[in-house]
Amino acid sequence: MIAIVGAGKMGEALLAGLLATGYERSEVLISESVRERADELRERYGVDDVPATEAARRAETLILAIKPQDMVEVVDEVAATLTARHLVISVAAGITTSVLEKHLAGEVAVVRAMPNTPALVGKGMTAVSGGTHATDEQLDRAEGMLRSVGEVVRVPERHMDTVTAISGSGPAYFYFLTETLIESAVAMGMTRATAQALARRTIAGAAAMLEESGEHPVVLRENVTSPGGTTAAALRELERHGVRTAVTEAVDAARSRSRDLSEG
Ligand SMILES: NC(=O)C1=CN([C@@H]2O[C@H](COP(=O)(O)OP(=O)(O)OC[C@H]3O[C@@H](n4cnc5c(N)ncnc54)[C@H](O)[C@@H]3O)[C@@H](O)[C@H]2O)C=CC1
Ligand SMILES: O=C(O)[C@@H]1CCC=N1
Repeated sequence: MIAIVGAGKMGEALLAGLLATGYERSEVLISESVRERADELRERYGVDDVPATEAARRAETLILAIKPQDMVEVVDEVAATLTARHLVISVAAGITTSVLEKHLAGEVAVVRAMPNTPALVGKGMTAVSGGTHATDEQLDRAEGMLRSVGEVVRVPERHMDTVTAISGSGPAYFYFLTETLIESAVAMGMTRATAQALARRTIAGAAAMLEESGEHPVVLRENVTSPGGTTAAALRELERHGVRTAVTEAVDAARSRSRDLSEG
């Protein structure tokens, strides 16, 4: 039995992904403190919602998907119920396995994971690292579960804040770019529906090219850039406005914020 504690945006993405890829409703529980949200998810997915301590009693795998700031409080609440048979997977940004282990009695296995919301449609990217007591078998179990909602890589925990800044927050960067393309087209007089279709298909097509061709993005960008053409004119403006530096600094800010979150 798997319990997802905190069924917000990420908790739901994991829940939907797990159910869509072979987990039975009877194998997954949620624990969600906002009543309306719990009702909504119970209705949408047909899973049980139980208090966190009951989730810890009934499930051997606990996925903690609450805000980093709430993590210690919830871990303290369930700690007495957890035993060496449990596997705790935290998806919280910034919270280290050592912080979690400090609040868990005994030798409870902890895995820190950083998924992303495309897990909802089976296209997630998750990185995992194991805490002190997590065995290879438990890491394999966590990976197997998360692989059902996308790809999984194992990284040393020191890279987790970078992972958070790249693939955890990353979908938002591409949505921001897509939204900007839509608004630009609308400003030029195109209907919103057409603008959305153009932008959406373009980002999806570009992503598919990256995946399927296996080419470096520089090669793909060069293929779009005809000599003396429109793309070259656009890219010159992006460089003039320092977009490359802005992206680098945005990633740096996300990583710093992830580090700060471990301090509460
Ligand atoms: N949203 C994202 O793209 C990603 C989020 N994460 C991590 O996932 C965690 C959740 O983030 P979001 O889903 O974005 O936030 P959210 O605010 O949408 O979800 C948190 C949920 O936890 C519930 N909650 C709070 N205290 C609780 C408690 N004591 N017991 C049960 N439920 C409780 C809230 O009512 C809410 O529904 C964070 O730690 C975040 O760092 C990780 C990767 C990506
Ligand atoms: O914004 C956040 O803090 C979370 C972590 C990665 C994506 N969303």
